[in-house]
Amino acid sequence: MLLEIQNVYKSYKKSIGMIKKESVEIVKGVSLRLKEGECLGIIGESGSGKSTLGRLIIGLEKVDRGNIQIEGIDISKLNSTFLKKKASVVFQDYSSSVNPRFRVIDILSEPIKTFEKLTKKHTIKKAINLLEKVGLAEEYLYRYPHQLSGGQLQRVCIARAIATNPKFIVLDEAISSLDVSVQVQVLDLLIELKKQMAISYIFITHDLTAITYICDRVLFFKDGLVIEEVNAMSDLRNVKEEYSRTLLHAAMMMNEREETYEIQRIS
Ligand SMILES: Nc1ncnc2c1ncn2[C@@H]1O[C@H](COP(=O)(O)OP(=O)(O)OP(=O)(O)O)[C@@H](O)[C@H]1O
Repeated sequence: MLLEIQNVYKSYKKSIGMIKKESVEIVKGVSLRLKEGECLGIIGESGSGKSTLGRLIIGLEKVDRGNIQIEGIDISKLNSTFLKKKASVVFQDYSSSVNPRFRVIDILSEPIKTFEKLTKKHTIKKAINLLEKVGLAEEYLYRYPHQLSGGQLQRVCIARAIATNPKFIVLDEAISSLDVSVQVQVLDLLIELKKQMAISYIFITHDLTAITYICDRVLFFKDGLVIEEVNAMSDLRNVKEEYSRTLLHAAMMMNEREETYEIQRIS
């Protein structure tokens, strides 16, 4: 199994008044599996703990209990460089996830240099190749983040995420800040990269429409727990939990209103 999460818990300390601190459990015993080449959607309301789970998966934070294994190895036993080679992340806030003083070539050189000893010429060649993969021309190589549109900058973030040839990418609300038409373009790009590079995705969102567009399976996340799992997108209409039905209904209403991109795999 590419990724296996078993009974994972995570809490944070929350201030109560001026002095006291109390531990609040955010992730409350989550288990999931991600297969090779699969896109697993995680949907849930704001504050349900989706991003916390995402940070645990890529090793940005440590679990309190339970374990996370990538290809059968507990991530607590992997060094951070090795972990970065296996898993990348793309966040919602593309502008703060890059250094504003770095040009695109610098942003892309960072992960390349971590894993490969390349000459400057070959690093540039690889960066151009990465830009091509995400649909950006070579001319963008020497631009600064503020000289790019949101969609272009998120493409650069995706190029950075695939630079290490990872096994999977955690996409945490990766399209939520983009205009709807640009969202579709980025989703199409992700689908294409998944095919080309055999990458898996964990697609974290509160937008079920996007999930139906790109995911193979979906987990409904509520209050730190997976409350329902849909293993075939054609079964989405048959969700049992009221919470899942509410999210489904909201997505369909939005879809009808905007008529932008259809819920493709719901028949
Ligand atoms: N480092 C932290 N320290 C303390 N509390 C935190 C920390 N990170 C997250 N939390 C709290 O954990 C809860 C879950 O946050 P999280 O970002 O994981 O939810 P989410 O489902 O991703 O929400 P959203 O969809 O709004 O991003 C929130 O109440 C948040 O305030």
